[in-house]
Amino acid sequence: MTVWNDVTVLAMPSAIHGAQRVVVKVGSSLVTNEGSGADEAAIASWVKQIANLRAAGKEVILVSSGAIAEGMKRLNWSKRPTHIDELQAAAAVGQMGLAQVYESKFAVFGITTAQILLTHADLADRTRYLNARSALFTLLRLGVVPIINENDTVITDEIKVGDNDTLGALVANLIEADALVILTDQTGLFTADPRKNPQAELIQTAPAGLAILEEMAGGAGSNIGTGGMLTKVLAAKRAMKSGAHTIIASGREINVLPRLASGERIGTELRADTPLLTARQQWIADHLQLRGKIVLDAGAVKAIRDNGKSVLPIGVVRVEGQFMRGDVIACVDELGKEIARGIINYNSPESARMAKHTTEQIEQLIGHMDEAELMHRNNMVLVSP
Ligand SMILES: Nc1ncnc2c1ncn2[C@@H]1O[C@H](COP(=O)(O)OP(=O)(O)O)[C@@H](O)[C@H]1O
Ligand SMILES: N[C@@H](CCC(=O)OP(=O)(O)O)C(=O)O
Repeated sequence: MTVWNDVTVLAMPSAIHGAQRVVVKVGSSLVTNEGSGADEAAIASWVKQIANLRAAGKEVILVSSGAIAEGMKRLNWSKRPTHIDELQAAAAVGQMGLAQVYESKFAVFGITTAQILLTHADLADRTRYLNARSALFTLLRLGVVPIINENDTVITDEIKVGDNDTLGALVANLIEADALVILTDQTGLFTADPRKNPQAELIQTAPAGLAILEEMAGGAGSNIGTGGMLTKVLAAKRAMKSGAHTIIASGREINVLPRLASGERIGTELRADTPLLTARQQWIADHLQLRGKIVLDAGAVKAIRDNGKSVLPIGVVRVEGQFMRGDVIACVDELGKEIARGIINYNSPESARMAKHTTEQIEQLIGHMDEAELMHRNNMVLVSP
């Protein structure tokens, strides 16, 4: 008896059936036909399917990989470069090609497209996050299909999302999508990498966030894709936080999107069954890179995790990193395990000075007191174990 493939769920229509707003992500190996250049026929087929969903009244946002693979093709590079500047150059060249193909294929259906290139920094800054969100909502209202990729040409490791499965989930969170469909080169998530283990079985449905899924998912099986199945499973866990269900299916399956929309079950459905975070908590949870850490003693960990309390200076053992008031930082236990993350009310030197002291001593220690808490409960999210 497995904890997935729940027969009651399998008897229900797919999660896309009732979804109003859907993020569709297509991976590099699919878009570029294993690296041999933008696969115009395949792209035309997904575009037609998206036009079909639009005609059925759904809003669709596309996240497309393939810029680096397409750039390599255009530059006649047979091996993926390792230097960041060459990867950035390939992405810049390839993105032009992708945009051209998508625009021309959508034009056949009279659909206008918009290109949006994002970095993690765009989503980590509250103002830029809200700007991206309102621009996307406006585009959807105007009937445009936004086509998103990571802005690979300007990224460094610090501002990198790193893979488009994660980017797709961040976009699903950003616009509160009902579903994230990840189209890839396998028919779904298997109990092990099917390229290596022919006995592997397809998981048809499971709750997103189920820990065992992360053990089953391996890295990319080809040298074209980036994250493999693990980033897809983690993306489903992330998408779940804003209530989006995730489907992992083959992009080569005929008419996969309209068939899913009609309720048919194809590939793997990872369901979002957990309570939703508020929009503000969602933004906090979306941070991939945090500015610093506060290390909490056991009493503070218990108060935060089990009793829903704010972080007070008295429970802080140590402060790590350089941060400003308003930055998102991690709260970790004394073994370094992340317990929660949230918006800090004091900068790092002030936080360090008030560690292990009572709230009454704050003013005396740093010369002023803005808030009694170092991190308020309303500005925090617990990190699931
Ligand atoms: N448990 C698994 N189930 C299915 N595929 C897996 C699994 N573990 C690893 N993989 C590999 O993940 C690959 C898909 O990821 P990736 O190459 O990054 O695709 P994409 O470019 O679509 O993001 C598959 O081709 C497969 O070899
Ligand atoms: N942004 C990169 C793709 C990164 C990526 O995640 O690729 P993939 O794992 O194939 O979806 C590009 O356009 O080449």
